[in-house]
Amino acid sequence: MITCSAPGKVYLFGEHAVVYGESAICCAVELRTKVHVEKSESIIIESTLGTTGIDHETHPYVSYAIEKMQQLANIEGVRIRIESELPVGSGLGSSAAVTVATIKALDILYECGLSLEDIAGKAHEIERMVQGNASPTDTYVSTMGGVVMIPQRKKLPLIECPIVIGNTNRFSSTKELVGNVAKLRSEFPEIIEPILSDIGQMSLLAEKLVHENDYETIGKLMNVNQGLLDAIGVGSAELSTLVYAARNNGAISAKITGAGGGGCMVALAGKDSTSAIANAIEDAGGEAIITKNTEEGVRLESLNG
Ligand SMILES: Nc1ncnc2c1ncn2[C@@H]1O[C@H](COP(=O)(O)OP(=O)(O)O)[C@@H](O)[C@H]1O
Ligand SMILES: C[C@@](O)(CCOP(=O)(O)O)CC(=O)O
Ligand SMILES: [Mg+2]
Repeated sequence: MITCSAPGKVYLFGEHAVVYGESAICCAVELRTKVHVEKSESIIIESTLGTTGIDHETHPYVSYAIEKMQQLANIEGVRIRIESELPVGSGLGSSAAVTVATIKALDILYECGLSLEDIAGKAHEIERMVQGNASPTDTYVSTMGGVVMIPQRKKLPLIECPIVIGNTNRFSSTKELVGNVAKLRSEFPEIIEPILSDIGQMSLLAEKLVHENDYETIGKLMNVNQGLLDAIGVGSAELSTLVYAARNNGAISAKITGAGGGGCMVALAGKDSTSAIANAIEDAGGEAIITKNTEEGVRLESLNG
């Protein structure tokens, strides 16, 4: 049995705007999805969402990953078991992590010899198929790890301050939120396109600030980015409550991460403020997760279980 894992991510800048080619900065975080694969009589996919065969309703990402790998290998029967530390439909890139880890595990089991670039590319095609429109960000960062600038595919230094995530525990579908933004953009292109472009400009400004470890200025810009995410309609009362709970308790910055609607916000923690921020998020009704960014992308965990 082969086990591979891939990380989730948080966006410092640029979700949604990156779908339209603007720049984004995204960090892999130490929360991973593990995928175990072994040859079997038929195709079986097991996760907290259920046990199915190829099933584009219950397991769209994993089903498309199997079908994509069937173009390279003779995959007749395989059992795939998924375990994840990432809340599903939460803005932490659970869809990318499960897709990337599945492709890598099947790549090893069937000796396909894919490169990391191949894995990221195939996983991006799958996110596009399921979401309708998807940037390469989540799949790239989950494959490569680290702090990544997209679409430049440039690695930046790791962020040296603690990251606190606040989960509203409200499921949100990336496909739906990306669709809502597309609709708003086509209704008001002259208003929405400049907002998306401003978000991209913030990522470009922040690139230099990440190199300089200037988290105070990065934080100011992240808070502006939060305002613009609200402007394009991906905020919610629960997310705003957690954002202000974090900011009022020592966070340098706090904003939505990922698709929004529900799901998670992310805060950069100021000096010694990590537990105060986490407590404030919990008191405000959210679930706090203290984490760090990581250079580790997709990896083989074990060749025997
Ligand atoms: N542990 C998992 N097992 C099976 N499928 C998963 C798992 N995690 C995520 N997925 C798939 O990803 C979808 C959520 O992806 P998405 O809407 O992009 O949200 P996010 O990537 O922000 O968590 C789920 O509906 C499911 O299809
Ligand atoms: C909204 C978006 O920018 C990020 C979505 O991230 P997540 O699936 O919510 O983790 C979409 C994309 O980049 O494909
Ligand atoms: Mg996703």
